[in-house]
Amino acid sequence: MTASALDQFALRAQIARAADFGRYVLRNVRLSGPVRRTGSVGVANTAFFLADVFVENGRILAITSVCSRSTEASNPNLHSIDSRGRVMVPTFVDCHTHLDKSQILPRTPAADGTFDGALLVTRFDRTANWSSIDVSRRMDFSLRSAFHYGTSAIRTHIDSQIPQAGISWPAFIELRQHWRGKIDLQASCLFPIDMVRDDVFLSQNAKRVADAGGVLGAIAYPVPDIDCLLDKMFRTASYHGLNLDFHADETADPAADVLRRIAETSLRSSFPGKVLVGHCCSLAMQANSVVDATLDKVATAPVAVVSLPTCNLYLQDRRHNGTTPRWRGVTLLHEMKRRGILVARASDNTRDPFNSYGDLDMLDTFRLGTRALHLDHPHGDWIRAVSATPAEIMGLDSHGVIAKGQPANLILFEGRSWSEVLSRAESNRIVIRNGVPISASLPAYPELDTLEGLALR
Ligand SMILES: O=c1cc[nH]c(=O)[nH]1
Repeated sequence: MTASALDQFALRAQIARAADFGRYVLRNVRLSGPVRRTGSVGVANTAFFLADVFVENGRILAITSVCSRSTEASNPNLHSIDSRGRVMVPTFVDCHTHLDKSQILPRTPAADGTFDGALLVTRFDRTANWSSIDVSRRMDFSLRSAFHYGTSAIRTHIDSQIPQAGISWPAFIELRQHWRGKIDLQASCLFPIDMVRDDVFLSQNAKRVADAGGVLGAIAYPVPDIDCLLDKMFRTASYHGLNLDFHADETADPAADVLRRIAETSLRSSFPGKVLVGHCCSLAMQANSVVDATLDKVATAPVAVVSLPTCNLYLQDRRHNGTTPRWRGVTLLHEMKRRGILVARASDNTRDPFNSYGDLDMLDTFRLGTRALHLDHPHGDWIRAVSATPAEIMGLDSHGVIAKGQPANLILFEGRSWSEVLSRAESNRIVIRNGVPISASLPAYPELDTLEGLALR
């Protein structure tokens, strides 16, 4: 164990003791402007500053800059803990995951790291193995990881073909209840957009989603009647008062232009809800003029975008001829953000045929995204892409910022700068929920061995 890990354990114990008294101050935490505010943040406000964070009965009572330290911070009756300049961020918000697929990798040896291969082998596994117990146990396993790492809200897609929808949605609803107060859960249905041609299928799914307080979603790609199918999705969402969430353009084919079509449909229909689109990989393969025209429409619609770097790096440009991938697969976040488009980053698939790796750790996603997309020099306010922005996209007021009156849902890293935070695993980060450090450990993989086909041989 490193000296800094020992230090971190001692700090956690101090905070836990102080939390027992209901009121304490964490002194000298390093905050950045973007984690404090709602709304857009000017470049000048992105720097770190040292602050004292006062916590009372699980909520943030006040935040004061060390430069204007109040006499209250030295009140001898207040439990005061010196964080010695560690970086603090709000708990993470993960707005695009596939909990229902997570952990199935050992059952899918035919997966070959391609998108088409993943679709095929997942379909076989779903049909053969996705009972209620199988889906619940795998989802719960992944949620325990996410909670451990400091995530407080998640949206998951749920494969909603018949009869799977009737199995997975009730399992999700039960888990959502079980996890209430720890992780706020949302779900979006998922099926290939061709299936929307069947009116009965669409209206059954929309009703199920509406009853469950979920989001209407589909995987959209350029079939000949795509505009008509998108119109149907938007009309149905309007009718049921639902938000929309699409997978789109998860391909290197520059002809894939569904992001633009989604924005056009939104504008055409004056859609009143929120629209989120994931992936949008093909944008990076298109001519600048095409990109500009698309992104102008996306900004006007407005449509939010979530980038999934872990999955895109894994699936895109996969070659089976012994050659190396030549492009990154990720979408154009800089260009989007410049136009004021809401952009988030999320975990996506974890240990399934769409991505062999991952453990729902949003720090890992933040780190990989920073490197793959050059979201540094400066780091600016990109931390919002895993906190405030996905919270806004998901309509969650009490997540994603560190602000007076908010629940004290915080992560205290060992690192004192973005470079320090992003250079190590930060496996000893202190996750504070409602003012109290959690002690939940990661679930152990052998737990999964008791599920059909998941035992390692
Ligand atoms: O990336 C993707 C696309 C479709 N389905 C998934 O689970 N992941």
